[in-house]
Amino acid sequence: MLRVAVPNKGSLSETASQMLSEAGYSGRRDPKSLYLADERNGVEFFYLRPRDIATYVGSGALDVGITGRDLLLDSGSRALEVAPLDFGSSTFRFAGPAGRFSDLRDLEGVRVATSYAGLVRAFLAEHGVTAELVSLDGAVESAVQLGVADAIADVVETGTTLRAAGLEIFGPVILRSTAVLISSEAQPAGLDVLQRRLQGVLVARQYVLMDYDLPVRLLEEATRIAPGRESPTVSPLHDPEWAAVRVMVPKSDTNQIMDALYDLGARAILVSPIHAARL
Ligand SMILES: Nc1ncnc2c1ncn2[C@@H]1O[C@H](COP(=O)(O)OP(=O)(O)OP(=O)(O)O)[C@@H](O)[C@H]1O
Ligand SMILES: O=P(O)(O)OC[C@H]1O[C@H](OP(=O)(O)OP(=O)(O)O)[C@H](O)[C@@H]1O
Ligand SMILES: [Mg+2]
Repeated sequence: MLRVAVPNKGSLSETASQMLSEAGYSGRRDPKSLYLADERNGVEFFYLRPRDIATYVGSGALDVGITGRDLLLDSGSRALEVAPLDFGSSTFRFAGPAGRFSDLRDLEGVRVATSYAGLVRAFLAEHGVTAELVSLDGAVESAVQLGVADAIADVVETGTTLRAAGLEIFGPVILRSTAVLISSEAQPAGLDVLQRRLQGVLVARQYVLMDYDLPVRLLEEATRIAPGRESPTVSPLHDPEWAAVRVMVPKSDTNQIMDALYDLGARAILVSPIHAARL
């Protein structure tokens, strides 16, 4: 059985469980359960703190896991990043009182609060800056107002939490993070199936199917507008001068592509969702 670590709480937990459910795996009924055996799919799920997942997987106690790239790097674990999962995206940034800092060098000798000490220590060392790290568990944005630090380094998504604390971002991007699939070694048995299933969920979320009718002579030009993953499926229509075309397109581009195909001469353009995919 493949042993999989899943976040039991926090920002990544709900979406990770939802993705696994869409990928056909059983989910826990009780949000407090820490373990679930999905015999039918040959997988055991261990619900763990996202911060601990890289440690379990890196040690080989578990085969694969879902966690944040920032948490993986912060842990210093040997676990490998297998694939991004397209949720839980954020940047990891320095911030300080508005106007006080403008450059990474300004951190020399000051106190920086963070709950990602490993990540920040490595970044500062790489850039030759010596600062005093203040390790906190969370709600790091309050550390400056409360006087335990001069600056912070933390996860930023919309920036709302920073602004509310009177802080502003400065210096380089420390890291661009996202939820990732990680593994204990290059290819544990069973990882390929899990990875294909999760990729299928991402494709189903990111793409739609577009069907349209088109004069055959315009096929080449239409294919340039919507090339599909490999190539569009083209079926004959009763009228030999027309063809029916089916193609996958990125969901976010749907309306631009429909407009361009219509302008070209396509008609009966229909869009439908993809429920599951295996590419
Ligand atoms: N606002 C956010 N937007 C996107 N990703 C986020 C956000 N907050 C945290 N994350 C990501 O979630 C992961 C942190 O997991 P964690 O369980 O600590 O989440 P959390 O929301 O901080 O939980 P908690 O604060 O309840 O402990 C990291 O990979 C981090 O980048
Ligand atoms: O840029 P924003 O959209 O405001 O989001 C970023 C905030 O979200 C997370 O906080 P969380 O709620 O997880 O609390 P925590 O700091 O205690 O982990 C993160 O630690 C930041 O504080
Ligand atoms: Mg948090």
